[in-house]
Amino acid sequence: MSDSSPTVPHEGGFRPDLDISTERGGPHYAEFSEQVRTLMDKARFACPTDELAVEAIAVLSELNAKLDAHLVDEWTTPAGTRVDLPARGNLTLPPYEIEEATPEGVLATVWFRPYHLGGNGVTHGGQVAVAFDDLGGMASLVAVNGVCRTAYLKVNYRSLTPLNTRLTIRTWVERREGRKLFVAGTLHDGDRLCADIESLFIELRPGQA
Ligand SMILES: CCCCC/C=C\C/C=C\C/C=C\C/C=C\CCCC(=O)SCCNC(=O)CCNC(=O)[C@H](O)C(C)(C)COP(=O)(O)OP(=O)(O)OC[C@H]1O[C@@H](n2cnc3c(N)ncnc32)[C@H](O)[C@@H]1OP(=O)(O)O
Repeated sequence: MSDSSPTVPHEGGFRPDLDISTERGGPHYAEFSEQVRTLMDKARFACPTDELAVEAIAVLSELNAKLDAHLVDEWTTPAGTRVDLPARGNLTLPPYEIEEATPEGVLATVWFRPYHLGGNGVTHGGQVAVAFDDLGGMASLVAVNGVCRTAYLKVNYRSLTPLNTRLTIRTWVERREGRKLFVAGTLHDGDRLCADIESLFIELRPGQA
């Protein structure tokens, strides 16, 4: 199925017993995922001849039709649940690798690819926010051992964020007031601060979507 409707009973919008697997999608899923990201890099910068565009349309539509026969729901798709892959295998996220995730905070390496271009050779600000949203969510999740949703996320862009560079991203719960988690974060290129955040995540009640 192509939407996110649940197929088995669950508690609210999230599964308390989410089945995390590093096997899902098979032994070549990592390379499949990498090829899709590479396709996006190429698509961002390619200016194909019309002949090549027509050829690409044929190849991609044939492949999309094959994949149509293998769609599953969001709880069983490898993308988002393959914790052994960058950004849990979620292709919509900038790739990152977790170095440390404890109740004290999350430390990760993130890198923005050519397809994350904003303009003039550097990363799109929205992509920086996506990285902070996911890793702010993770810092909250680890701190309270429960899923949280972003109420607000303010990004301060302090200097340009380069593409194709391994960057250090940190997120941590600075303060907690009941279900409210005030999360801070920083993104560094070496010693240089690229961005920081002020954000609020709300711990979901049991059964809450
Ligand atoms: C998702 C992962 C699934 C897969 C997992 C796989 C593997 C697991 C491993 C790792 C997972 C890692 C990371 C997590 C991943 C992703 C994180 C991304 C998270 C998101 O990307 S999520 C999408 C964007 N997000 C929304 O789509 C939210 C829409 N919204 C709502 O759903 C509600 O709005 C909600 C729930 C936020 C609150 O609603 P509610 O009814 O529960 O609570 P209520 O309104 O009572 O607010 C309680 C107190 O917060 C104050 N408050 C609320 N909002 C405020 C604001 N904006 N400013 C200032 N204060 C605010 C109130 O004033 C009150 O304060 P007080 O108690 O003091 O009066």
